[in-house]
Amino acid sequence: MHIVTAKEMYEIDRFAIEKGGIDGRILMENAGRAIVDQITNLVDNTERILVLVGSGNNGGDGFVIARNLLNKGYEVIVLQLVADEKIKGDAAYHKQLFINFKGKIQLVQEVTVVEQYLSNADVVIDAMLGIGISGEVRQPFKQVIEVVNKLEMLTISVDIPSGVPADEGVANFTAIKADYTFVVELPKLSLYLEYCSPFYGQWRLVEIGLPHTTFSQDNLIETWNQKNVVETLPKRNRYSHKGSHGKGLVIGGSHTMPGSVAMTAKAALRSGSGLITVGTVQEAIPSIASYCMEATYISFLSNEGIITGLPAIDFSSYDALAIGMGMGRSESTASITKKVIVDAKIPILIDADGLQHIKGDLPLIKQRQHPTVLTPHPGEMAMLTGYSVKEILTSPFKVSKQFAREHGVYLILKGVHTIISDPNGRQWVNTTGNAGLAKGGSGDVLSGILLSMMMQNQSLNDALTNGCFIHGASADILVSEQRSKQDLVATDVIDGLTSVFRTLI
Ligand SMILES: NC(=O)C1=CN([C@@H]2O[C@H](COP(=O)(O)OP(=O)(O)OC[C@H]3O[C@@H](n4cnc5c(N)ncnc54)[C@H](OP(=O)(O)O)[C@@H]3O)[C@@H](O)[C@H]2O)[C@H](O)CC1
Ligand SMILES: [K+]
Repeated sequence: MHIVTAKEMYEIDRFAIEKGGIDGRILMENAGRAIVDQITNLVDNTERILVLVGSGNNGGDGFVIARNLLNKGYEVIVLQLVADEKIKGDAAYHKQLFINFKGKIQLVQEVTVVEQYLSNADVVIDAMLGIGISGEVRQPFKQVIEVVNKLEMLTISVDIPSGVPADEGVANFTAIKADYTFVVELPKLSLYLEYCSPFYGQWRLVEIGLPHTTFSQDNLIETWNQKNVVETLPKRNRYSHKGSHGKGLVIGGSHTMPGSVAMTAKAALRSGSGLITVGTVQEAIPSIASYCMEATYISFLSNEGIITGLPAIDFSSYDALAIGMGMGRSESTASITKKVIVDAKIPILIDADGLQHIKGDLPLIKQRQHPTVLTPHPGEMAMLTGYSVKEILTSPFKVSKQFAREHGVYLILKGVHTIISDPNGRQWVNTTGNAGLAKGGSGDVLSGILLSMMMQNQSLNDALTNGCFIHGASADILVSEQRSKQDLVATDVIDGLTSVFRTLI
């Protein structure tokens, strides 16, 4: 599903009205009614409802909601926080309908009075500001937002919690902390920003009759969900053999970090790879092999447990390779990483210490004729780009798209909402995963799943989005059935792959 910026949402809206011929007042009615259907599942009609409305169409939705709740027997009061003349167009039309239906509207701008009304209500519907907000929230909204948040009553936001920007790029704002948000038609970008999404509380989309088209050539961002995976994940052919599902190479590990490559290799095998070879230091091989008996091993030259030399490897005999996990950050591992990037004429995934090593040599990656996949977390992304972590988290879509285009890479920016960007600037947001994944080893497991997907005869975009989905889905299934976010560890996520593939295939 397409994720929209405010500008794109307005374009879709304008298209529906101007070209499609639908009246904006009908869209507003549809929005309000769809949200009332949701509210009636949450609130029973003995509860007193206060609807806070502002000057724009978000407030217009608020009038429709108030009228439809009134019709259903709820006790409803609308607090209008702006002067009468500010309410225009479709919103004014629906305000008049609410009045015609004997609805009660109080024009209030002093926060103390708003507080009195709030203390006599059970539920607040927030229809103050929608996607039309620009700049810092002005008064009286700022104070009203603070009071609503302080009271901690059931708060339901219309389209977007008032004050939350629709788009990325705004780090500091005052906004309603909603318990529920009913998002009009399409998800807004801020739903997938980790500093904005908590404000939405639980959220759901409501359909109002707009087409799901996009007019943007430059901002193609989509969610990737189970339906997409089921449609694109290759089915295993009965007549296939181990060579048909990819022969992958994993380079990394050290005496003190053998687990990383062990988990990458095991995850790759559990995700369908035909053959996996691990290239690592001699002393780590016995422990890795005892965990991952299905892999084969190449012993690399080492000193004090760190890889120091690359043996002669015919990279062309592999379908893809992953490098960097648990490798350490010595001069020798840096030069080996660069040599592999230049010599291996196959798709490469670079993670962890490998990312540190390429920082000064990004042109080498751009020169590659074969795909390169980078999998940084925000800290590594900051290291690669020179932006601060805060800047990256404030504009993760923009920063990743820019980087992927500039360096010709597939970029997976890991996080609560992992963003996958391709070299053309297309982007997807993964929809699975939970806080249980915020543990050491998660990234190594993801690298293994991605390596496997990269070899499974699907487009690289599908491979990477599917890999991220599967990784998060494993954690989700485990947390819902047998583990908790507390005790989930990376190797569980490998074991959980069984449940994911059993439900997907
Ligand atoms: N197709 C759709 O998506 C539909 C959406 N609907 C709803 O409409 C809103 C968007 O409506 P819009 O009128 O464009 O915007 P807002 O409701 O957010 O209000 C904008 C007005 O708010 C004032 N404003 C702007 N910035 C600030 C600020 N920082 N502080 C305070 N006030 C602010 C400003 O008015 P002024 O007169 O005070 O300047 C803006 O004009 C969308 O979110 C949906 O809920 C439709 O109902 C159905 C179709
Ligand atoms: K709102």
